[in-house]
Amino acid sequence: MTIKAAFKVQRANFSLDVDFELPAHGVTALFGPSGCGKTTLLRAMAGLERCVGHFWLGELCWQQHKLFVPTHKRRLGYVFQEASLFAHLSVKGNLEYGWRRLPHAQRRTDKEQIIDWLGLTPMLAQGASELSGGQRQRVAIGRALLSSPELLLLDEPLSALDAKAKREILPLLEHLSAQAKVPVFYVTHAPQEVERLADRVLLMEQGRILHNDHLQQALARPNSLLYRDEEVAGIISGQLQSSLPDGRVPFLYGAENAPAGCIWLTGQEGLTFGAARLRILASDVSIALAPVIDISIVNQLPAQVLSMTDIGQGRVLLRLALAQGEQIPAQLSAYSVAQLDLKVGCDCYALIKAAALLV
Ligand SMILES: Nc1ncnc2c1ncn2[C@@H]1O[C@H](COP(=O)(O)OP(=O)(O)OP(=O)(O)O)[C@@H](O)[C@H]1O
Repeated sequence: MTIKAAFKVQRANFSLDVDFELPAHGVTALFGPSGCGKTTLLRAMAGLERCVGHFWLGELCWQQHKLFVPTHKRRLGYVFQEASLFAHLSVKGNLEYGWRRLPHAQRRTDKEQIIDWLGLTPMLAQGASELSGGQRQRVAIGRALLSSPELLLLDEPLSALDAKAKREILPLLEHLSAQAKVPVFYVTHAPQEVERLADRVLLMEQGRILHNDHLQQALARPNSLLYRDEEVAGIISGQLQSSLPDGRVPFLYGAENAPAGCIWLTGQEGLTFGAARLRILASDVSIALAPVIDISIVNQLPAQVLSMTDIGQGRVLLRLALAQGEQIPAQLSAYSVAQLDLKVGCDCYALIKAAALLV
């Protein structure tokens, strides 16, 4: 099932002109500089911008030629930067607002499970006006999900929260796609949120979509907007296992039922086992042409050079493919690249000096 969308919005000093197609599942991050049109695109999907275009969610059509399904008839959940809860209702009342109005047959989400997942059980009786920003946002997400939407739109849901509240909500959002069971569009300015939550990325600039990528492709672009202020990093999904008596923690990457390999991590407080994403900085990866013995680096993974890009100042950014196609970047000096005679297609070993779990 795919989402097919095209919108043209014309304003005095801004025009949005997008046309894209992507799978109708998982989390798609909308990423780009301020004013590039991310919110306008969400609004167009929600039917809040009356504009030229079309919008298909699989077989379901919300806009095409003269057909325009008004917002209130679109089954969608919309979460804004600041949760707009009904102040006169309790948490329970807010959560059940859309859910109660749905015929039983259309209720596709498990109410208890969502309340539990978002940690809202202890505050169900509280008034919405008594909640902290983070709690309000959790209620807003729960309310959107309980309305059993066909599409979930989140517009910078964490941007108004302090660091502590962000730390509490981000791990919850990792399960958003599984809980929502519908496509999610997630607007953010934070590369860390893209790395952690997104399956796909729509990179936007000046009202246009520059790239419609898998997360890995988005991270693989040497001059990606995702790295404008940061170092290039790669993300690997896998399963965190329990630690060994010597303190090492195995992270099995690749398919859950047939892992492709293991990256060893050092134990740290508060690790939760199970599905996780690992962040590897390009500058923490070195290359060897053969396995190296007598070295302190324990992670030496067979890899193949997919691409090499000169990024200036005598540095080269390599994109490496690991066993099952997982990709990581490596940043080397041009001198080392020449010394090792590295070329696209070369087999090599990626020596990973450090990797951090996204917690
Ligand atoms: N109601 C409006 N009337 C006229 N122009 C608007 C309106 N809303 C937004 N704009 C303009 O449209 C452009 C795109 O705005 P939009 O809010 O979609 O960008 P954005 O990428 O979401 O920005 P940010 O990341 O800062 O939230 C901007 O130039 C903005 O000033």
